[in-house]
Amino acid sequence: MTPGPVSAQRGGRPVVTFSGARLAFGDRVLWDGLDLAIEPGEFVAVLGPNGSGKTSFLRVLLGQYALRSGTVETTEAVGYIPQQHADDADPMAIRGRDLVGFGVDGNRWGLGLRGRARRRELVDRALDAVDARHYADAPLGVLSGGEQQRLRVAQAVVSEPDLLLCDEPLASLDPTNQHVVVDLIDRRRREAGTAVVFVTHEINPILPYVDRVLYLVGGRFRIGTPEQVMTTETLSELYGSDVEVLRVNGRLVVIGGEDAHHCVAPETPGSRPA
Ligand SMILES: Nc1ncnc2c1ncn2[C@@H]1O[C@H](COP(=O)(O)OP(=O)(O)OP(=O)(O)O)[C@@H](O)[C@H]1O
Repeated sequence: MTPGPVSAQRGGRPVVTFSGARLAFGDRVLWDGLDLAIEPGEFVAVLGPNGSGKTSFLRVLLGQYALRSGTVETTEAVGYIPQQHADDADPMAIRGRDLVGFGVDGNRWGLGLRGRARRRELVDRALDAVDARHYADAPLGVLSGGEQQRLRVAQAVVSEPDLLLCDEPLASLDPTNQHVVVDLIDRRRREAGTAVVFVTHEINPILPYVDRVLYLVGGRFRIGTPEQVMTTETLSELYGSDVEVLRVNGRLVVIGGEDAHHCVAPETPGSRPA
């Protein structure tokens, strides 16, 4: 289903380059010695148990957290899909169209007539890309989780980013809406070569799209293709305990490890494996 990274064809420079990067809060080291270049069009999944540093990784890319040592360089054109319900705005006071507009110009409303027309054109195009024009004038608060998440994708891509940062954008969506949202993100990647960094607890909904996994556990990490990282041997080594990775009907099931509860058994949505 995935066309894979387009970096080779585009010959583009990396949109993210970490060199010898270390992130720590006080004595707590989240990762150290991180060398990672993310190419245009690459889809990188960031996985790991609660508190392993996934959101902090995005915050470094957003320029909100400084590295303790090493360097990170990123493209300036960054789009961001936050966790659901992370918006500051009152959901009954803003419309979907307003949310998408914030992606064009933040909260600047003092645009001239020309600016307003251009803004509307960009917003309408982004709304069409996620098929949300028909509910864009309703208050955000009356929309379903899936509808809201489509608007957040539109907000993130309206500024034409080279890099799209996604913080658990599928959380609390049903499988159908998960598929719709991942597909919208992947379409942006395929059509515009936008690199995607996707933080998630559950790899299965995005597995067909993922080029590389960054797996964080307790101050350590592994980077590689899903086939390299999501193995019994690699995860057992990373967790420092017995972890078993099974492939069943194209889905990955991780048994053991601190995050075993994040994995949904195949064919039994909603169940909680041991
Ligand atoms: N600004 C900060 N100051 C101090 N500690 C922080 C700060 N931001 C994050 N941390 C700590 O760093 C660790 C990693 O947090 P982070 O939110 O990145 O984890 P996560 O992998 O996204 O977790 P979850 O899966 O629960 O969302 C946590 O222990 C958190 O308390």
